[in-house]
Order: sequence, then structure tokens, then C-alpha cells
Amino acid sequence: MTAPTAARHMVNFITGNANKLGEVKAILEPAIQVQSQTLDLIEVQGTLEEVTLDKCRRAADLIEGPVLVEDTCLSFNALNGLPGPYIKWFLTSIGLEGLNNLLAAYEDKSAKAVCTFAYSAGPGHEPILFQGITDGKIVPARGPTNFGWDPIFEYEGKTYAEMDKVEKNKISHRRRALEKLQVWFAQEMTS
Ligand SMILES: O=c1[nH]c(=O)c2ncn([C@@H]3O[C@H](COP(=O)(O)OP(=O)(O)OP(=O)(O)O)[C@@H](O)[C@H]3O)c2[nH]1
Ligand SMILES: [Mg+2]
Repeated sequence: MTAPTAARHMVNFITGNANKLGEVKAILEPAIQVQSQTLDLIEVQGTLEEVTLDKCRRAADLIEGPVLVEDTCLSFNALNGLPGPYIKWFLTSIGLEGLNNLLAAYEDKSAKAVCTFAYSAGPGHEPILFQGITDGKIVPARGPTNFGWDPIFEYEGKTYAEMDKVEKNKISHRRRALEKLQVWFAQEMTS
């Protein structure tokens, strides 16, 4: 499938999350320019893939053009992957300490940060998924609290919040997903 010409060097990232947008720009630009629009998209229940595909189709229909969306999961291995795509609700409801408490009864504190981007060339075009996973563990909060659950997700001895942006963007779930998107975009440009 060939993407429309306008989408070859530019994506329209639909998100309400300024921190996500900042990281996506830092990783993709200047090779791929990122413009952004905020839409209040209803998010369905289901697997991460189902949630992201549905979000992408809705965004493409509303924008009537090419879109990129992303959904982030935080999955606790001891809880068979929960909170997963529902992490936003959990974080809002019980906070960082509450998320730690969910694992109090379990020895296994390991978790996966999972980022799934979906790109659609427009309404009626089936979205393409790009997923990245970073394995870490859940710890009591350390570091600045300006982005979601960054302070409780530890990777190789540091929480995401303790890393500067450059460091996080080298190893993050978002970076790993965007590397796949970059490869796909590069192929589209030469095809
Ligand atoms: O500490 C964090 N480090 C990250 O790297 C990260 N990425 C996302 N999040 C949070 O996890 C939930 C995902 O929900 P989510 O994917 O639906 O995002 P959202 O609703 O904020 O934006 P969007 O859906 O408009 O794009 C939201 O609470 C986000 O704030 C992160 N927290
Ligand atoms: Mg959301």
C-alpha cells in the first residue's frame, strides 16, 4: 500500500497528551515532521490492538485524511497484563501509590510498557500498527511527576522519571515503536 504524497514526510498525530507529542517530535523530527490535532476520541474496551485500531479509524473519519494515533499500556505481569490499556483510568483513580499497592500481594513486580501506534492513510484505509515494548518493574515513585506513571516504571536501575528526555527516548516503548514506523516510512518513500 502506498501512502499519499503529503504523508511521506509529515504525519498528523492525533493526541490530547502534550508529553506524548513532545517525545514523538523529539524522536521523529526532522526526518518526519509531526503536526498535531487534539480530538476527544472515545476509547473502546478490548485488547491494546483493538483499542488502537478503533481509535485510528475514528480519527481518520473525523479528520477525513491521514492520521497517526498512539495508545499506551502499562501491563503488570503478576496481573496477567492489567491495567494494560486501562492504565489512564487506574492512574487517575488510585495514583502512583495505589498502582504500587496493586502488586503488594505479589513477589513479581515486573511490568511491560507497551506503545502501539496506528497509521491510517485516511477513511476506509485499514490502519497499520507499530508496537514497541520496554520491560521494567514497578517501584515506589522516584523522580519528577510531570508525566503519568514515569516515576514508578524502573528500567535498568532508573525510573523513566529519573532519566532525562534524551535517555528515556533512547530506550522507551515509544522509541521502539517509532523505530518500526521510521523503517516503514523510509520504505514508502522509496517505493
Ligand atoms: O509515565 C508515562 N510515561 C509514558 O511514556 C506514557 N505514555 C502514556 N502515558 C500515560 O498512560 C496513559 C495512556 O493512555 P492513552 O494512551 O489513552 O493516552 P492519553 O489519553 O493521555 O492520550 P491520547 O489517547 O489522546 O493520545 C495516560 O495516562 C498517559 O498519560 C505515559 N505515562
Ligand atoms: Mg487516550
